[in-house]
Amino acid sequence: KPGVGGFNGNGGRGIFDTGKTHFKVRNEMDKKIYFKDVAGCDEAKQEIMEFVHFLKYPQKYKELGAKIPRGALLVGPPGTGKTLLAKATAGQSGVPFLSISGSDFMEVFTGVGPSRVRSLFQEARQCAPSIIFIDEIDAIGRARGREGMFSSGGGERENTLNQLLVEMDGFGTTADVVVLAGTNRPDILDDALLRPGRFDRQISIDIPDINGREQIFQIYLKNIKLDNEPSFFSQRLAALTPGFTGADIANVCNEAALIAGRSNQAVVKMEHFDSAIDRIIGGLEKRNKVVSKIERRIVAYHESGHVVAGWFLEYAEPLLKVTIIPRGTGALGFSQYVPNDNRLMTKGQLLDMTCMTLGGRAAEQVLLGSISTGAQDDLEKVTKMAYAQVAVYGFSDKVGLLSFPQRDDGYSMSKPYSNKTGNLIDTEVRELVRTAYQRTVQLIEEHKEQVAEIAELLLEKETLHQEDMVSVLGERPFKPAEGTNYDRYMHGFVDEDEEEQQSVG
Ligand SMILES: Nc1ncnc2c1ncn2[C@@H]1O[C@H](COP(=O)(O)OP(=O)(O)OP(=O)(O)O)[C@@H](O)[C@H]1O
Ligand SMILES: [Zn+2]
Repeated sequence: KPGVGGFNGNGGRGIFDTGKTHFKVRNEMDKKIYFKDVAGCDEAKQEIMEFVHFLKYPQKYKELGAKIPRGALLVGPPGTGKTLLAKATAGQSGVPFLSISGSDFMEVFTGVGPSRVRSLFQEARQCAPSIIFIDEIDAIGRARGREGMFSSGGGERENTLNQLLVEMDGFGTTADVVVLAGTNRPDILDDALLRPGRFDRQISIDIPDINGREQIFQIYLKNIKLDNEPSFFSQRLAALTPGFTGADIANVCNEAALIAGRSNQAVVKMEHFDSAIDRIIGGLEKRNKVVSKIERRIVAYHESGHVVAGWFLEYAEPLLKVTIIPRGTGALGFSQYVPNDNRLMTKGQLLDMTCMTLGGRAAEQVLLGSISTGAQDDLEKVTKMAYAQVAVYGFSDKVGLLSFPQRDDGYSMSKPYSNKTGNLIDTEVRELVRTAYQRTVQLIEEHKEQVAEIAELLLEKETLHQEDMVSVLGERPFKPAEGTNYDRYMHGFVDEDEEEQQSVG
């Protein structure tokens, strides 16, 4: 049976060898961290503020009959400050912080994982209100039955996961323990973990943009003796380090000081930072994380195409935010729009969404004169949307008012139909996408200058918000559809807690 740790012939570790159980619960109340120590992820801070509130005033919520949310997943690439933010949440709320890493569980013996989980939660309950942080939760939280071919310890991991689920449910409504967990792969987590009452909230922490990097540099430059004003450095360094995480930046600052020391300098100069950055870029290149100038430009124009298409298509949901900062998941650009499966959509809306999704490819073609592989994800979405329009929602006159249930992959239909109908569906889907693309290209051509302007602004600022878009494109000519994200955004949701808003900084 797998799961009997260390007894499967690797390294000759015997079954009685209690060797590598480096499991520890860390209770770090001594060095307190606050929100001000976490730079450049204001949105994540804003979202996690909810938990600070609960932990500070549990009584207030209980009197109202509100159930305290149990947990949240902090989602983002390594080194973006997930652990730091969790610690800061504890610091800000003035509660104990207990942390553990999912990978610590992978080394332990049968039966130890679950009992560690039990004692972790016990300790947290004893010092409640408190925060538990589980780093790398994917190590224990992978979907059950999706064991990798080479991983051992499946049974043990599953038991540990089950125990975690039991503990999270077993709180009842009284214990004021918040469980935060960090991961880069929310997609592989067991569904059971994401259910209400468990990790039902996701807070994403992205790689910082140029402003974020400047703020993070400011934090770490404080401890360094420089030959010029810190702001002189932070601005320049932020511009030189696209794609760097907070951990990379902390690393650059330390490395620069080491280099200066090695060359017997009394102060750290720009040249030292230059060498430090070169060194760290070397490491990032190996991990394939550096985006070339040419790639950046393609991504900027591509994303700009989505922005402009969304802006000038009446029924599309325009983007609230767009960025060219690579995300950990491998996608280059990122456009925040959330098509809501459950919402009733009109034919017009679906068509406009299709065109908006094609906006990236269209902008590449029209403005750069060549196309890239970057639209794959978009085309996948478009294909699914088009199939749905033709074969599920009955929008195609030729196919008629028939609806064939979609298979899980979204591409083909599970109900049997004749080959003739199958061919007709294919033809209609192709025709729909072709017409939509034509329409999109035309739209992008009409707004060519604006697409270029947005793209250049993206290259400069890396992330654009609504205000930046208005400054280039003017007010959106259409009223936001009611109930959409855009609508909510335009009418604003205001956080009641002014005081805490400010401490987000
Ligand atoms: N936004 C930030 N502001 C300030 N420092 C940061 C930030 N992000 C990362 N750091 C620095 O990088 C270090 C590592 O970050 P942290 O461990 O929080 O990242 P993480 O997202 O939890 O990574 P991992 O997934 O690898 O555990 C922090 O201790 C801190 O020094
Ligand atoms: Zn795209």
